Amino acid sequence: MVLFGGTGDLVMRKLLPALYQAHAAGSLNNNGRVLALGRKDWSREQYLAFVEEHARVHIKEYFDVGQWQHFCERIDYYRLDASDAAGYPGLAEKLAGHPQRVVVCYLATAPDLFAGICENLAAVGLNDKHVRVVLEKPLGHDLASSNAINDAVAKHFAEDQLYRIDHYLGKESVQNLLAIRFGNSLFEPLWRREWVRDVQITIAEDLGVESRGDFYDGTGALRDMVQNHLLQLLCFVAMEPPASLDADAIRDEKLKVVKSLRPFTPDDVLNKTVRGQYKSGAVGGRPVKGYLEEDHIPAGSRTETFVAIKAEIDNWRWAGVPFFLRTGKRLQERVAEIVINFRDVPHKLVPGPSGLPANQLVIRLQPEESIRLHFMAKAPGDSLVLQPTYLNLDFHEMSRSRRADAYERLLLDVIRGSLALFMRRDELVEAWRWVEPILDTWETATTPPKQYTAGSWGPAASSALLSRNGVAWHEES
Ligand SMILES: NC(=O)C1=CN([C@@H]2O[C@H](COP(=O)(O)OP(=O)(O)OC[C@H]3O[C@@H](n4cnc5c(N)ncnc54)[C@H](OP(=O)(O)O)[C@@H]3O)[C@@H](O)[C@H]2O)C=CC1
Ligand SMILES: O=C1O[C@H](COP(=O)(O)O)[C@@H](O)[C@H](O)[C@H]1O
Repeated sequence: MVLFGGTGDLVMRKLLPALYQAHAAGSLNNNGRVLALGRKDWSREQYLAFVEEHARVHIKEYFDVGQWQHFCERIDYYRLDASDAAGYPGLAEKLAGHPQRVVVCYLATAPDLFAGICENLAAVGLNDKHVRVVLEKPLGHDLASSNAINDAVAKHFAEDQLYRIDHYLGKESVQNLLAIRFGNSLFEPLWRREWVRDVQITIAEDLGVESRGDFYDGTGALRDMVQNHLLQLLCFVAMEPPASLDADAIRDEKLKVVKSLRPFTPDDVLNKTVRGQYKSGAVGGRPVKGYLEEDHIPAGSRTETFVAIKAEIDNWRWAGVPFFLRTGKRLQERVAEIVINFRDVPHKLVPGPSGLPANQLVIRLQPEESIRLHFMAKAPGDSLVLQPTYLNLDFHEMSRSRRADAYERLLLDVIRGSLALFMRRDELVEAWRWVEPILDTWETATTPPKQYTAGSWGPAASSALLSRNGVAWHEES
């Protein structure tokens, strides 16, 4: 595995810890090697010392000195300016070995380097069928730039060599969603417009932009989270049963969903979307700065740190069922969940609480993974009155063994050559096509994003978006 951007934050926080865990779990082939690349003039020892400092912080309680030393035997460092073709013959020489070896080139750099890296790899023959390329997000800034990157990469690599990563698809509970939907006969008949009132998908973060102000200000929440993670989750909820678990069978079904999303007109953007930006407040009792006071954020920036959207899917299964999507930084808590609200009973025979959906399926992805089915049952006592209760599947309680992190799972999939949890180019194109009218309308809007207090659930307009549709966000109902 060749890590372009081998000294960067993503490699330190996610990729090397994930590879370490895979090593410690015995999931890596004994011959597996990691070659980290960067421009710094470091020796292997200097690199390993740098990595260990970060690894201790990010691997936390699973860091074991013995395992770590063993893992380090797999790692090497090579100085390379990725944009300079002159360094690549040396790289090819370093990788020369068994002709059948699988080489995974993980491009953990800014995307403007991707085209050059692929061209340089091809020039030294590092694009044969044993080479796989992992492309990190964001893959472009809009449809045109995404197409430009994909075209440049496609000149040298076939589509089945390309692994466009979305780490949300590596989360255990996202795969559990597939297992639950297609492994039980109970849900399928209910999983449609006749029985589902609305679907809510939330990825809320309590963190702010941290040290990524520069990157974030040019990106915003719509490109950073909605165009990829939220749309992918929506696809997994809404797609038809695929014919098999083959990568293309799954990706074909997801593509149909994105293509069925109703396009936004400028008026829809006004009425069906909310963009917000956090101002100072408190998160978990700790005072925090507003977005405009964060490092590297230009004065008066209008970049959104919160998005809520009413999405509609124009197909037979989902016509008329709103899918509410929401994400934001500096919200009240870190939580990612999918809530399926089922329709109410047609006639309320037994009295009970009003305003609550009788049945909800809450699939929690993080911080802890669980699936909760809410329903009504008789309240204890003399009278026949309903009270809400639930059945809970707590995956942590069910198995206390360590759960593979999303990156660990996806890296192993790349090594095994499984593309099912990676995005195909046509999916990406359609996702950009859908978000672009929103981006365009926001960029020309005369009004700034709506402010919300850090530590809240976003701007009041977000609750109003749902109440106009006669519903409320899960935590408000
Ligand atoms: N950090 C995160 O949590 C996430 C990051 N991403 C994406 O991953 C990518 C990397 O992000 P991140 O790690 O945060 O970024 P960093 O800025 O921390 O790291 C960038 C890396 O790129 C390397 N680099 C830059 N220019 C060159 C060059 N010409 N030749 C060789 N190496 C070069 C740098 O190495 P050096 O300076 O040593 O040469 C450094 O290792 C970005 O596209 C980001 O959007 C995606 C999801 C999450
Ligand atoms: O891709 C990204 O995801 C993270 C959130 O990921 P999570 O697994 O911690 O929920 C987000 O903070 C970051 O801005 C974004 O680029």
